[in-house]
Amino acid sequence: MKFVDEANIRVEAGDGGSGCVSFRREKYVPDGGPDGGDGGDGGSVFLEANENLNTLIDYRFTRFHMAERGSNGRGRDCTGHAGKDLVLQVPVGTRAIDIETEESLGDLTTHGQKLLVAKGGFHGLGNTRFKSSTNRAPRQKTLGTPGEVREIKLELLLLADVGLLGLPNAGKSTFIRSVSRATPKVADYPFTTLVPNLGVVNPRPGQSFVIADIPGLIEGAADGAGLGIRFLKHLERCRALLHIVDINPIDGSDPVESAKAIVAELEKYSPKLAAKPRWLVFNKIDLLFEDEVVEKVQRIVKELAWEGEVFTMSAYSRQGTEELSVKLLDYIQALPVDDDEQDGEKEVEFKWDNYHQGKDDNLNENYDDSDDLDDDDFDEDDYDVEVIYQR
Ligand SMILES: Nc1nc2c(ncn2[C@@H]2O[C@H](COP(=O)(O)OP(=O)(O)OP(=O)(O)O)[C@@H](O)[C@H]2O)c(=O)[nH]1
Ligand SMILES: [Mg+2]
Repeated sequence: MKFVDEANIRVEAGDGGSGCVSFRREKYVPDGGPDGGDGGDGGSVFLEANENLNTLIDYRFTRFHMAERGSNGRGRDCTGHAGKDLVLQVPVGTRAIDIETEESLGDLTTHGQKLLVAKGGFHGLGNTRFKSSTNRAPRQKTLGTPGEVREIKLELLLLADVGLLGLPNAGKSTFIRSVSRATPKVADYPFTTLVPNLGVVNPRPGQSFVIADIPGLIEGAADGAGLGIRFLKHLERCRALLHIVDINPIDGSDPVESAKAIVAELEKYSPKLAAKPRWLVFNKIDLLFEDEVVEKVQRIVKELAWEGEVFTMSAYSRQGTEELSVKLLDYIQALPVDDDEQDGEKEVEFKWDNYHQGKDDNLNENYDDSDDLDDDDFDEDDYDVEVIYQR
């Protein structure tokens, strides 16, 4: 299945049905009271996270999604049907962003979670609602309000605990192959990996974490070089990053310079991502003698002025990979549950949220009498309800 992690769609909620102006007419009841029903509410559009999906490709092909309109009210006090809601299935990890306002509507991070993205219109009121002691034959009604329309951007952010970062050919895919059952392609040319891969690492029975391998990053990626930095967004939800460095690059380039370049790109993309816990992992130690490794690692760490964790491994011969994955598991399990995902999230306001409030005070201001019934024979004095006025 093709991996697509971005799609722009348009969602349209249904309009509310309008109220109806009607009067009761029956044999022997020629001049009955008002009996126009209310309209039905318009259907809303929701997104629902579904763990069986892993791409947004369907939304590339179908861009418009509309919920049903509420039907109009009818005579004999019949209320119109509410429009059906539309529920769009999206992969877990999807984020919805309003394109116009650039505000985030929300993240769908657990299976079955639902998110309202366009609220249906509120129903109009029928003329029965306007009857009063002074107006026994109201010809007023209100129209349903329009459903919300939004252009939204869907963004799929993979949910992984650990993200891999590094130059092309550093051995990221080889590493994920050696510690999990994922089988991404490995080859000795840059940009072998074109889309992110996830692998489940199981260092101890019943205890696991998810690791994400993304395409390699090169200098200038923030300006579009190579595959750019668009895949970095998949690391946003990771709790730790592994910066994989090829200790013995075949092209003779200096690992210090390339490591610096990666960190610079990371900072350009997002200071928040750059501030995540990051471990330096030197790969391909099988190509050097042990004392050469120690010496080189010391030099690089010193030149980078790196003070964090340092590991060495050979993803190819699986030397040190087991140890690294156990350490990662312990580290992740010890981390307190991260709640900064919720930070800064505002309640998103939907258009008709407060529609009911204050409505009754000004019912009559809202009416529309453009299509009142044409009932010439209606005479208010003949109205068949006895009204007793208090003195
Ligand atoms: N000798 C040796 N070779 C390795 C090791 N790890 C990876 N390689 C080789 O390095 C090359 C690149 O490996 P990949 O795993 O495809 O590298 P990558 O970082 O995923 O590269 P991109 O997907 O292009 O970003 C392959 O030819 C691997 O066989 C290692 O530990 N030792
Ligand atoms: Mg790769």
